[in-house]
Amino acid sequence: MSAPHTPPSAPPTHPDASAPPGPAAIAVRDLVKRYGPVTAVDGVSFTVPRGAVVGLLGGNGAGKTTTISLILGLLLPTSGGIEVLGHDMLSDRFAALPRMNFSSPYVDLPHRLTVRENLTVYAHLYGLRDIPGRIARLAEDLDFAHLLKRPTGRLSAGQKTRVALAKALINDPEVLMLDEPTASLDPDTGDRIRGHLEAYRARTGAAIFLASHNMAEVERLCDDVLIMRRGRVHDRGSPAELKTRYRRPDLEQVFLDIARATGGAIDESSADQEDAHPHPPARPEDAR
Ligand SMILES: Nc1ncnc2c1ncn2[C@@H]1O[C@H](COP(=O)(O)OP(=O)(O)OP(=O)(O)O)[C@@H](O)[C@H]1O
Repeated sequence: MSAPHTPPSAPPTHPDASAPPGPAAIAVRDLVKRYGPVTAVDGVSFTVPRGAVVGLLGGNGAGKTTTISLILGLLLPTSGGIEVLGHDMLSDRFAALPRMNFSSPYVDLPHRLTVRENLTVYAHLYGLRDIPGRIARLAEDLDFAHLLKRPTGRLSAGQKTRVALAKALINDPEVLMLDEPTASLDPDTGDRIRGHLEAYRARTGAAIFLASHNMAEVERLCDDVLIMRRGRVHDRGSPAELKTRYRRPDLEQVFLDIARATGGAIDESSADQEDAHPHPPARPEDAR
């Protein structure tokens, strides 16, 4: 296995001087996940300061979902360390889990339960009080009060996404992990959900770790962005820093520069590709 790969122009970590004292929301060190010959995550290290919104970008198969699943403890790493709010997720995850939550299009809520039943089950799992009030507020905020009595399996993709987000917010998590939070939402609903996430962060000071293919969303929400390629962190910086570094007007162009500089191979994990790891471009003119 080759060493973790961070270009010289990108800071290896981004501790935020304005972050509240105490352990980072998420601290990942030399994380590796192999599936047989496929190295899905290949020596990734980063921190998410408390209160920060950090985006995770990368092409299909770059390792984003695997990284999120490892942090959540849904997958065991091949090697490396993960701490959430100072708790080791391999030995002490039950100390962290009540303070975190997630939504992912790959994890369905039970289909036969109604939306209200599903949210009630999760609220009980977290030992919450005033469950009806909590569900009513989330349903109002995320605009699904009219769906509370419906079986969850009969919702549209966009409706399921909003309910999954409500499940992710039910315990007011300090660390919120979101995999494609607005992927199936229409532009109006997506915009309102992004506004809701901004308001949630402002109200609670939660850290949000967000994987997305929506560059405008990442630019709007994120203080800092990690760009993954073939299981590694290829570059990192605030949206403004990345745009300056690549001399591009928006993140979409930055992403395309990286993809095209690497022969369109920003995607895919590092299996059988050790000979195809050109040094990433520090500047856009190197990329063309
Ligand atoms: N269970 C598995 N068994 C074998 N390989 C897997 C498994 N899950 C993921 N992979 C591989 O690991 C790599 C990373 O996959 P991952 O789902 O993390 O990518 P991603 O960045 O989330 O992609 P996408 O944007 O398409 O969702 C891919 O090459 C994928 O094929």
